[in-house]
Amino acid sequence: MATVLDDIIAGVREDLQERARQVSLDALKERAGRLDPAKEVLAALRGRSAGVRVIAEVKRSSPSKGALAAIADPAALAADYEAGGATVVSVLTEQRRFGGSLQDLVAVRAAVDIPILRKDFVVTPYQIWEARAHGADLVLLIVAALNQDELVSYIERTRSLGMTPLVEVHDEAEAERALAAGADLIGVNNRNLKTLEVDRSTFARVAQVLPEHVVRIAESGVRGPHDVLEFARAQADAVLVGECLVTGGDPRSAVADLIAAGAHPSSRAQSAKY
Ligand SMILES: O=P(O)(O)OC[C@@H](O)[C@@H](O)c1c[nH]c2ccccc12
Repeated sequence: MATVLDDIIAGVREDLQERARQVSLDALKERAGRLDPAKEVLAALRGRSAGVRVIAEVKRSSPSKGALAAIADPAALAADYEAGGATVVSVLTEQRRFGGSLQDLVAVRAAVDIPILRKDFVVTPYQIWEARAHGADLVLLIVAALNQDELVSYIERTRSLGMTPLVEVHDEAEAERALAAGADLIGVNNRNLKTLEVDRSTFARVAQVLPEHVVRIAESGVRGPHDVLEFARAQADAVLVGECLVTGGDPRSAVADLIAAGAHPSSRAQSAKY
């Protein structure tokens, strides 16, 4: 039986064919060549000693919840995220289920100085070039959507373009595949993309198989500061948050509240002093 992920990817491939007809790979390469190089991000995301970092997402809708927020001005939202202290802005570019686009990526790139993540369902190298040509610094690679050869070569391709691959897993077997492929930034998605069910204990369980040097991100299901504290306790370096930021009304202070909740005791004591 086809899973939700299969359906999403089928749509992504159709949209991709259309874009590839309009913009050649050479044109993307030429466009990428005119941009500033991608920003380094790994060191900034390592938050286990100083406090959990926040990756804040521009997300209009989702297959599980439908419409979340209209987001007429993704650049303004991203600027609020940055002002609130986000380390990275994630931009969902998938159109059919998430309501995003590459134009959102370009708009966000122009609005913030922090690194930006292209969040999509990457199934061809063309999309990695697209990400760079539209200003991305990081690219999401979902293990469940790729075979091992593809995973290895897409990680290499992402790095060869100066970007950082964020490799997403949902269980221990996928985590082993990510590690074998050389991933050093791994996101554990608490949502199963095949069923869309969220289980917040996924991160703590799967993170146990990740070696110390790997930067680990807890993805999906953060409802507020309380959940960030839980992921901090489970040794997350960062959390990736969409829904609760786009539906909350004040994204800037919402990000700041999440960061405050994830501050480790040492840094919390310091900020209390001043
Ligand atoms: O809105 P949430 O529950 O805070 O989740 C954000 C993010 O983790 C989620 O959008 C996501 C994680 N991995 C993905 C892969 C594809 C699309 C979306 C996602």
